[in-house]
Amino acid sequence: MARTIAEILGFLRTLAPVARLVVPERLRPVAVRGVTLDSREVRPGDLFAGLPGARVHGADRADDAWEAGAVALLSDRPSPLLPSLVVPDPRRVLGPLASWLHDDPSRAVAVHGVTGTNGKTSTVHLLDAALTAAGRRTGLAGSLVVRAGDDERPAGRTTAEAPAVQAMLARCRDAGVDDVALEVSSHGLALHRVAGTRFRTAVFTNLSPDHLDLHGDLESYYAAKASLFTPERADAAVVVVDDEAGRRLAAETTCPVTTVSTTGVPADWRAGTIRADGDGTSFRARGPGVDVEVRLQLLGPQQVPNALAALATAVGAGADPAAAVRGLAATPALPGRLERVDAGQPFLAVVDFAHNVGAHRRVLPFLRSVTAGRLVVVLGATGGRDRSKRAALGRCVAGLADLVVVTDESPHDEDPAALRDAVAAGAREVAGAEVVVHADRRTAVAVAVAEAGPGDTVLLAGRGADGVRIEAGVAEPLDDRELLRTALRPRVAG
Ligand SMILES: CC(=O)N[C@H]1[C@@H](OP(=O)(O)OP(=O)(O)OC[C@H]2O[C@@H](n3ccc(=O)[nH]c3=O)[C@H](O)[C@@H]2O)O[C@H](CO)[C@@H](O)[C@@H]1O[C@H](C)C(=O)N[C@@H](C)C(=O)N[C@H](CCC(=O)O)C(=O)O
Ligand SMILES: Nc1ncnc2c1ncn2[C@@H]1O[C@H](COP(=O)(O)OP(=O)(O)OP(=O)(O)O)[C@@H](O)[C@H]1O
Repeated sequence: MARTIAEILGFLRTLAPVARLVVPERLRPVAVRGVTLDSREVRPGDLFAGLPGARVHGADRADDAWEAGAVALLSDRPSPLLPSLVVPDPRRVLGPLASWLHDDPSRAVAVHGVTGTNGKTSTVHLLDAALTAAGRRTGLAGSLVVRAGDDERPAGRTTAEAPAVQAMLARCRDAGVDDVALEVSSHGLALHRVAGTRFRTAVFTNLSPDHLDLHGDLESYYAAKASLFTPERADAAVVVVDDEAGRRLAAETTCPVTTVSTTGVPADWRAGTIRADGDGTSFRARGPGVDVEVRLQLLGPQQVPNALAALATAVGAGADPAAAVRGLAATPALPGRLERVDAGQPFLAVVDFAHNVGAHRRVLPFLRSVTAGRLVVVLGATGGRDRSKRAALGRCVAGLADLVVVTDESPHDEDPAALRDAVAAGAREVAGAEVVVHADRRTAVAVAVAEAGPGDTVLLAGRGADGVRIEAGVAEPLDDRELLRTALRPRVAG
């Protein structure tokens, strides 16, 4: 991908006419071989994008980038050390630039971007399975994994930074991939991580309060999601219209739109006769020219809109409906998404990534429906994220469970006690709620398991398959599935 600085300046001027090149005296610009936005990840020959952040301005790390071998800077200010491409908003141009440097991979593969508060990971995996069963070669990028053809890597976060997104799409193209299912978080949209990507389909699952620390209010959160659904970015839209935001988006988008409903709202694709139990989920899917029974291994009716949106997207992309349905049926339980942990105990034990009210409102009524006895939920809140949702989470869960065990999650730089207090205070607002607090997550899980008997359910919520807990800058391995399995052992032995 080697390009001269003059070529890059020419490209940047198509995006930002005021783009200029500032070359320190006695320096001669050399060709750029890659691009990164973190000085700690610079490789020799890279263009270093020094972006303004919440904590530091990347341009202030230009000396580290230079030492690591960067050959140029892209920023809103020049550096005395490096030939500098200066634009007013470097984050905004980074995606298109990275795409251009990789010869625009999203023009060569069909990218299906999935956004929404909940269900993105599930939907990209279902879509990937549907397309694969229909004979397509696929790539997938989401919270759990990043896979380009046979090249599979662990995911860093839901939506990677722009240079990584474009590099992944380029790997897909080079591996002969036809379709990529890409998770698009609202952070990804607001921070322009998928800018420069051409989407074949933009998929919307739902919207409920979350991430308001970044977006400020629900309207801005909606606007961030809706920004994907324009003809400038996407050829077509698939929108679940089960909630108000979906109905609004379907009405507002100027992309050709296919609607999906699981609640009886009129739509192009509809789900009926939904059955969900402890072994799986089934429903009847009706769409244009399609009327088919769908059986999922995945637990919970919240997977029905995800699966139907995946089916509508796959069929819209040319997949054979019957093959796509076989792919949905073959999708195994997803790590940390209502994942059963079975150690032989006489009750249902599950780990789920529910970490907002929208998710708990879907998942807890389902768990109640398969629970003859008591529903016990272990709950916490992650630090450094949306403060406004903590008490609401406690209130919501206490209203739907029989016993709430409040505990630590991943406090990051916050006081763990304050996080617990916020959740517990919300839970205790519910009249008659049974709420206990155990700071240590292992102890909390052990208490929940000790409380459970035949016919009960224990839900360990909030972290899903996340394998790392962070407190005060210190990371320790912590896997909720392991935690629950360990706590269940004595119950089985006993
Ligand atoms: C809140 C948020 O999203 N923050 C993002 C933001 O960080 P920031 O503004 O704090 O960055 P900063 O630390 O001030 O640094 C500014 C710039 O200097 C660079 N830098 C910094 C230090 C250094 O030594 N060298 C250097 O080059 C950084 O790479 C950055 O480009 O810009 C950084 C890159 O420019 C991102 O890495 C960072 O994401 C952080 C890691 C993050 O955790 N984000 C999460 C919340 C996130 O994106 N989550 C969504 C999913 C949410 C969900 O659905 O649950 C996701 O898509 O994963
Ligand atoms: N369609 C849905 N509606 C409401 N809740 C859902 C839906 N699908 C999944 N959930 C809930 O959201 C949790 C996260 O699911 P999933 O990982 O598929 O979503 P996500 O949008 O990728 O989340 P994140 O971006 O935070 O990783 C699940 O564990 C479940 O509790």
